[in-house]
Amino acid sequence: MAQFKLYSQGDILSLINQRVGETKLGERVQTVAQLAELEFSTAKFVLLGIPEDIGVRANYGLGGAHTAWQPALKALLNLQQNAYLNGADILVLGEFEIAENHSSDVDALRGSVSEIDALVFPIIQAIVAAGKTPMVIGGGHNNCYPIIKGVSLALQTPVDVLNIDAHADLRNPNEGRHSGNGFSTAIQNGFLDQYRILGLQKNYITEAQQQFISQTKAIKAFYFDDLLAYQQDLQVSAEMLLNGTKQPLGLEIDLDSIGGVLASAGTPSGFSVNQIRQLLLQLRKNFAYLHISEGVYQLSDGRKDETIGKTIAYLVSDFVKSN
Ligand SMILES: N=CN[C@@H](CCC(=O)O)C(=O)O
Repeated sequence: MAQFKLYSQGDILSLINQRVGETKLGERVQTVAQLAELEFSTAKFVLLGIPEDIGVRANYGLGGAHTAWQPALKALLNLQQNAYLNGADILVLGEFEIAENHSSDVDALRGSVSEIDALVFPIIQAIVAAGKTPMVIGGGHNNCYPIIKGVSLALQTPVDVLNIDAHADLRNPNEGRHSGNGFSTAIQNGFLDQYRILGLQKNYITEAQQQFISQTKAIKAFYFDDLLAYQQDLQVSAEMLLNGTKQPLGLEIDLDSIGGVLASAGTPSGFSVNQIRQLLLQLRKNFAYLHISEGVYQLSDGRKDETIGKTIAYLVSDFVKSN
């Protein structure tokens, strides 16, 4: 159904607009010809894409999450190589080649998501076992599950996660895999321990999820509505929310938490890109991985976000600079 495509230097150079007298990040990033070479690379970070929207459509959402990876990669590779950001710190591994499933049958789509889970976790496990920090660009938020699983298996311990998200993604894990139950599935299978949600929106939390959160000691949420109501400082709120967490700690950014960014469940009211950039630059938690999900260049209804690539590239570059 799908395979992983390792990128060559040639694949990467074809995405760079080179200029005489300057060096783009993509001219310095590393690649490997096989996964086994990962452990010998000097790069700390390993970048990969999961261009799929099957998980979102399996959760009754609008398609298009498969369109963010290429513009994000291109924008990142065309940043300047300089004293602030060194391409050699990043190894661009490649992308999953996932055939589109055009079915509108939710059960069939959920079956495909389970197949994607099975493909993703071993690659993440190999990256982490090689001592590297995965940076994953999705794709639907369903992929948090195989990422958490891969990190957890590599490190042989459950993972803690900070999820910046308007939604809890704690829907019933027994109804079939989709973008709304990645964290509940990870908890159910023992791969996720402490779960923290920053920017959860009261308009989107179901009664059942709200009760589950209040009854579960390992889950805590900081509501976006409370940041607005009490004019709370975002960094202070994030630090408070992270009380009780430990390493390994993963970082998830669902782009539907940011106002005006195109996503299946995009919102006009959420964090700003600069608030999240500031948080990334301030937090310095030595995160075990980064996963940026749900961004869209073109939605299935035709809407486009011409700046999605830059939005994601800035977040990735901030993560590299501060992690
Ligand atoms: N990853 C997003 N999950 C949300 C989607 C909400 C929506 O499509 O409106 C959720 O299941 O709640």
